[in-house]
Amino acid sequence: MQPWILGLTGGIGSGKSAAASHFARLGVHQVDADQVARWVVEPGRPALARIVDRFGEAILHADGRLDRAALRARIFQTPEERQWLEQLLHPLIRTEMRHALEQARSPYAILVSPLLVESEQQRRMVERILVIDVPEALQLQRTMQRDSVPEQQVRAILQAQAAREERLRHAHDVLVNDRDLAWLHGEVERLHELYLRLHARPQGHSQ
Ligand SMILES: CC(C)(COP(=O)(O)OP(=O)(O)OC[C@H]1O[C@@H](n2cnc3c(N)ncnc32)[C@H](O)[C@@H]1O)[C@@H](O)C(=O)NCCC(=O)NCCS
Ligand SMILES: Nc1ncnc2c1ncn2[C@@H]1O[C@H](COP(=O)(O)OP(=O)(O)OP(=O)(O)O)[C@@H](O)[C@H]1O
Repeated sequence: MQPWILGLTGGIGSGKSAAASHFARLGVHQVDADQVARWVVEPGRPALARIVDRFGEAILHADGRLDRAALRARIFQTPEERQWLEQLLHPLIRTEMRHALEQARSPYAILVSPLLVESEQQRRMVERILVIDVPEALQLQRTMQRDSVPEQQVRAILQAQAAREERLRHAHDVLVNDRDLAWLHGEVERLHELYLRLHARPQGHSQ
């Protein structure tokens, strides 16, 4: 039987990956939109050629791989460039994600995506939404520490994402990630117990 799908979302640097990796330790199968987004632009894939047509060879590293920092700078500076890239990549990403979710065999599976609330098509792929929520100041601080990117670029990425209130409007569950990692892990374990109970099917009563 196919497992039900939990959507795990949150803004940049909210702690999606940190939460997701703890769910993985608990044995929950997951598909990560950011990882899929990397896969569809691997060298030799058609989407990478389209990106080079649009942005020129300078968007590649010397070894032919996509220069992600360069593309990030371009698309978050110019909304039309971002929309163009999303129109190219999002259908490919969705197809790969659907396929990967079909392989899931845990009691439930997780789709980790930063743009779940923004994309109606992605929302339709999940049955329940968990939002990882943090105050914006902490989001900025953690992202800048992790990625060494300028504050102005993180702010531009935040601008391209749903506002915190909008994301919370779609949430069935909210994990406020404003304490340490031990707290985050404890909350993940509590939610995992809930998710196992929620969709537990009665057993042994077939007639
Ligand atoms: C711009 C790119 C090359 C930057 O790559 P980089 O390795 O630096 O970042 P990574 O892919 O790990 O994304 C980091 C975070 O940036 C944010 N982000 C990425 N793309 C977008 C977007 N289109 N809109 C808003 N936020 C985004 C998310 O919070 C994401 O978790 C890359 O993010 C990309 O290809 N984006 C377009 C595809 C996309 O929309 N991916 C999001 C998942 S569907
Ligand atoms: N509770 C926490 N305490 C301390 N650091 C944390 C906590 N949660 C996450 N972090 C750190 O904050 C940074 C951002 O977290 P993470 O990478 O999980 O966010 P994300 O939502 O997956 O980001 P992105 O959207 O960019 O992929 C990481 O360096 C992570 O280790």
